[in-house]
Amino acid sequence: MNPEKHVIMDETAIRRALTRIAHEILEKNKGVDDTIMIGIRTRGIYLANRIAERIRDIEGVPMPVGELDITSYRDDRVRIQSAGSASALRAPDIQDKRVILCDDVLYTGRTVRAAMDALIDLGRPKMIQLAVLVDRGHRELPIRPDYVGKNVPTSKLEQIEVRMNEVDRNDEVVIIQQRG
Ligand SMILES: O=P(O)(O)OC[C@H]1O[C@H](OP(=O)(O)OP(=O)(O)O)[C@H](O)[C@@H]1O
Ligand SMILES: O=c1cc[nH]c(=O)[nH]1
Repeated sequence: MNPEKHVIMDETAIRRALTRIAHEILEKNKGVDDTIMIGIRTRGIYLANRIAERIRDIEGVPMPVGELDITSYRDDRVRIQSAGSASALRAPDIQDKRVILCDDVLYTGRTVRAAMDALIDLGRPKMIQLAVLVDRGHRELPIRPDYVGKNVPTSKLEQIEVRMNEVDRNDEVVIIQQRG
């Protein structure tokens, strides 16, 4: 049977959610001094870039962005790189910085756990906060986001797909339900 798909966020909803998150980051941290956004590959990088761009527009200050590839830190795949491998992070120094990790979907929390491991191997951030576009629940680790675009209660049989212009044909979030 073909899966059933529903759009739960369109381009406008995504744009508004990212603008709100940018304001929330500024309000919670009273600005963005010593702050760096780090996107988790793949779509987390584009989200980090978009939020950083809004922060620059609102505050008129620089907002550095880095990229994290956590492939070698996952606990469900064979570790193929040594810890602290330079290829894991492309970013300015994170030592004593406030790091805002960005990802598209938060589910079990294992990706974020791996991202925190990768970061801490490379320095000691002053603080790590987490921004996600969609929190779909079903956490397997004690991880919670500081900034959420949309909370989407899901069944484990459903799948959330985030599509972004930078790599997909359009901007949207869809929920996919396998028909019985
Ligand atoms: O909380 P978790 O259970 O770890 O799930 C969330 C992760 O799953 C997806 O990544 P995926 O591994 O599918 O790779 P992708 O980003 O390349 O799609 C998504 O982009 C998140 O990073
Ligand atoms: O539904 C899910 C679960 C994990 N990662 C996703 O991108 N979607």
